[in-house]
Amino acid sequence: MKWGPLEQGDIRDRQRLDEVFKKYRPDAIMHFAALIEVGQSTKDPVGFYETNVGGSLNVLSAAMGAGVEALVFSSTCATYGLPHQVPMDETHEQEPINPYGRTKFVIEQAIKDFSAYAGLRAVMLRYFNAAGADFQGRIGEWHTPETHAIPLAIEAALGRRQGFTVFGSDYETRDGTCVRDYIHVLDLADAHIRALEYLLNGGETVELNLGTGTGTTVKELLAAISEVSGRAFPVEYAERREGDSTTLVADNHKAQTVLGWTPQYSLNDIVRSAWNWHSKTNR
Ligand SMILES: O=c1ccn([C@@H]2O[C@H](COP(=O)(O)OP(=O)(O)O[C@H]3O[C@H](CO)[C@H](O)[C@H](O)[C@H]3O)[C@@H](O)[C@H]2O)c(=O)[nH]1
Repeated sequence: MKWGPLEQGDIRDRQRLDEVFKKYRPDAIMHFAALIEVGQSTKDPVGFYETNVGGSLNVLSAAMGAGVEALVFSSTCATYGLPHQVPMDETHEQEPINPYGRTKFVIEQAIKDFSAYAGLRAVMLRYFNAAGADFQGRIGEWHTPETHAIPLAIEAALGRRQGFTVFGSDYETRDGTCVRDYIHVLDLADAHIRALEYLLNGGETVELNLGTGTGTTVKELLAAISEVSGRAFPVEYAERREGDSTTLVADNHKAQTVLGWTPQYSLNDIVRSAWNWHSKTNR
């Protein structure tokens, strides 16, 4: 079997995946993720739709034509939009407020229709804020251009950027800044393996939140980064960023029940692993 990006992934999860594939048919399942990341979606909505919707439909139809019958899809909490209640469970209204969330919502609907009428079975994993790095420092988070809070703040702490700009301080939250549920990538990887096993054991189509259930404000995040790094860095406040929801925090009980999954890593683990990776990596 040829491995894609997972080749560089965490060894423990790679071994677990190998075991899953040995046990089951490797040709009838697949996983695909966002083809373009968030952050730029309001700047290039056409590109976003072409890639996330057009690209995903091409991949889906080719896969189904080739006999794929089970699928793990990387969806997002951005499909929820503004919070009607916190934490959000999977029955929360899906009213996305940015093109990124809307493209993912469209694909979720397509997958539901393909499940109802074309025999597909899928786990749609709604990631909250994927973050953190491999603890051995081998792989970490790196986007071009960088738009994500944790890498940007760490780069500010490392002196590679002038400082960090907080987008909005007048939200209705405990300190006026946005609340997010940061979830370690290793916890996400673990959930993916469990999702594959669920599908290979005949599991039906389901959508699952992947978050910790704990919300962190941008100010709290910056404090955690200063503490872990031992470095202060300049912080300035600006207008709200277009398309940002006030608060996105997961109710993860359904994932716990369906997959037997419980996140293992804390915000401190996320920041520590990310700090370690960025400090060692020259970009
Ligand atoms: O320079 C920055 C960058 C971010 N933020 C704030 O930090 C929080 C986190 O922002 P990120 O850009 O790191 O993450 P998002 O919440 O925008 O996006 C993440 O969550 C989305 C769902 O909302 C998608 O799933 C996406 O893939 C994932 O990266 C937000 O409140 C944002 O306003 C700042 O204040 N300044």
